[in-house]
Amino acid sequence: MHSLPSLNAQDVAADGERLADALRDHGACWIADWPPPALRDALRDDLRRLLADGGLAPAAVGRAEGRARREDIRADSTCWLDDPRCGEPARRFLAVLDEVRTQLNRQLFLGLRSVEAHYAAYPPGGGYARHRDRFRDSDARRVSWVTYLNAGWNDGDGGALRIWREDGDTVDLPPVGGSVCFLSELEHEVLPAGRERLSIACWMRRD
Ligand SMILES: O=C(O)CCC(=O)C(=O)O
Ligand SMILES: [Fe+2]
Repeated sequence: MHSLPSLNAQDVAADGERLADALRDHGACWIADWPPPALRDALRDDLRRLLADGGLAPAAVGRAEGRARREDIRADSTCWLDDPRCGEPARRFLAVLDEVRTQLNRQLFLGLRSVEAHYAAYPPGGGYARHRDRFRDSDARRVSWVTYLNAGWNDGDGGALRIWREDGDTVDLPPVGGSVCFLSELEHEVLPAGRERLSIACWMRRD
């Protein structure tokens, strides 16, 4: 088992060089305490409000006519951050992440042209089976980014994100206290949690 390079909010606020280095050399990194607590708390409140109003929809798997709800594969419910029902924190978050996209382009020449993101809530016991974020018929998603909105997560709560690195080793990240960034071609899995698990899943795309 490996750990990942760990960055902090200053690294992200700077020029993106450390983030780019970590992605180039390791394919993934952890960003501790990002976004700053005030924005993270506002995002959690926004997500909780949407949940209470029935604003999240069960996620489906597959594309086009093969699209179906498969709770055994992924159990989360989602709401895209550009949905008008999302609040101002969601718009702020998208704007900040778009700056990160610009920095990554400058450093890595990835040709990232857009960002998409959704709130996600996994019910207790629900996970997301091993997968890649790049679709089989489209490689538009290049960089994946997940920001965790849980507060006070305990060791026994489960719900880690497991990433398979290129060398075949795995790394498990508890869903609390920051964000993870990884190349969308890497396989990963959400392990079931003993309690509700809140996050924002984002992708930087080439189209
Ligand atoms: O929430 C996570 O840790 C990862 C979610 C994920 O893999 C996805 O939404 O594609
Ligand atoms: Fe994923």
